[in-house]
Amino acid sequence: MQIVIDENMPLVEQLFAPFGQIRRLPGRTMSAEQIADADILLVRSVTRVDAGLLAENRRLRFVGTATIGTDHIDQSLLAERGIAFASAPGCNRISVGEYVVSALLILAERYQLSLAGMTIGIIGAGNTGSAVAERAAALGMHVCLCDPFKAQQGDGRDYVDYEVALGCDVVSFHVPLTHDGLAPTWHLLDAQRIAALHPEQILINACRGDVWDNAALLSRQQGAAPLRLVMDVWEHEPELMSALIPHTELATPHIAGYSLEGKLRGSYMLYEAWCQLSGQPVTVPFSALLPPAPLSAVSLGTSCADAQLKALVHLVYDVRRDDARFRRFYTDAASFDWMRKHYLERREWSSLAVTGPDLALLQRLGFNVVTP
Ligand SMILES: NC(=O)C1=CN([C@@H]2O[C@H](COP(=O)(O)OP(=O)(O)OC[C@H]3O[C@@H](n4cnc5c(N)ncnc54)[C@H](O)[C@@H]3O)[C@@H](O)[C@H]2O)C=CC1
Ligand SMILES: O=C(O)C(=O)[C@H](O)COP(=O)(O)O
Repeated sequence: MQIVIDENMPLVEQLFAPFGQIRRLPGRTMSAEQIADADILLVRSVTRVDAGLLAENRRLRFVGTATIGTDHIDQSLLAERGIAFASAPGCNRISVGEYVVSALLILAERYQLSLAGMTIGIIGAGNTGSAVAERAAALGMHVCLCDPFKAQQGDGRDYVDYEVALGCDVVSFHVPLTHDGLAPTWHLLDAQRIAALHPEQILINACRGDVWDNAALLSRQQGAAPLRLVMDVWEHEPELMSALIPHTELATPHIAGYSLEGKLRGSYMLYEAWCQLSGQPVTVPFSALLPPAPLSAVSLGTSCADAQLKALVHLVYDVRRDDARFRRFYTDAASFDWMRKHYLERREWSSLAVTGPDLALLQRLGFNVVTP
């Protein structure tokens, strides 16, 4: 069997080598000729899997995307052609949650804000939105969830309307990119709403760039009352409206979900899906993939105060690291992809074992709290 895999999926040989010959390709430029003989195709979000890409292939059995988002996949076409499909729902939800918390701690320090008691509107209360909500609540923030679909299903949580969520001190977006249906998300944050926002509001986009109207945002930022923006995703990636970058508080190249654990979970979920489809046993445990973390244990002498919390969070991952690299190295589309391909290793908080008294907050945030 021929297995074509995006070159940015780490350690995937350990999972798929037993099933056939692996060929690695750059995801952004994958072509119909290159995948003509593939039986299995494993991609990330930069490969559009559509009629054009599949035009010369008559043998594909399985397409997997090691991502949460699926807007790059023509799933109807795959179904029509009898090609099995799997994505990786929730794989990097923790990574996105930790990115947002790191960003909030940075802005709280920058503007002398106390997060406890502030309101946060979460637009899209699925895997990543819920990961943010749980962590924000642990920090004492008042969480307002906005998700018309979940509100309709009734899952026991309280929901607010979009306009109410947009009035919160912080508004964090976690929706899929959709162009139709009951509540399409393309330009969900449009020119009119951007104009109505309050200058001290913090706006975070760690879902898809096209959910915000970037041109309207730029004109707001160039005016007298700019917003506090945290942008991980950009309209028309990898061709960004680069004039926006200096007007952001934090800017990163679509890496909110790029913890090593998040990436590996994505690949592993595809491995499990393929094993199930092909009737083969899952023989590699997830734990066999994870290397030891560079920093794996700390011991606190006293209970965890605000300053220690911030230090511990940023000991493991600090968004400023990626923001600094982005501002320094972003020049064009190629540099955007280069930074993503050569992303510095980043671990999740669970990789750090913390001992000490009174660590309930760290536990709620997802650190590996060890009772002595
Ligand atoms: N920046 C990054 O690295 C990452 C970005 N993402 C993006 O984030 C998106 C969300 O991820 P998950 O939370 O895991 O997806 P999910 O499918 O678990 O949750 C999305 C939620 O958004 C809701 N929703 C849909 N339209 C809405 C609307 N108009 N208003 C409010 N809510 C709406 C849905 O009902 C659903 O509950 C993904 O589709 C992906 O595009 C995901 C992971 C990493
Ligand atoms: O999971 C998603 O959805 C994401 O946005 C990914 O984290 C993006 O990573 P790439 O697929 O573009 O490497």
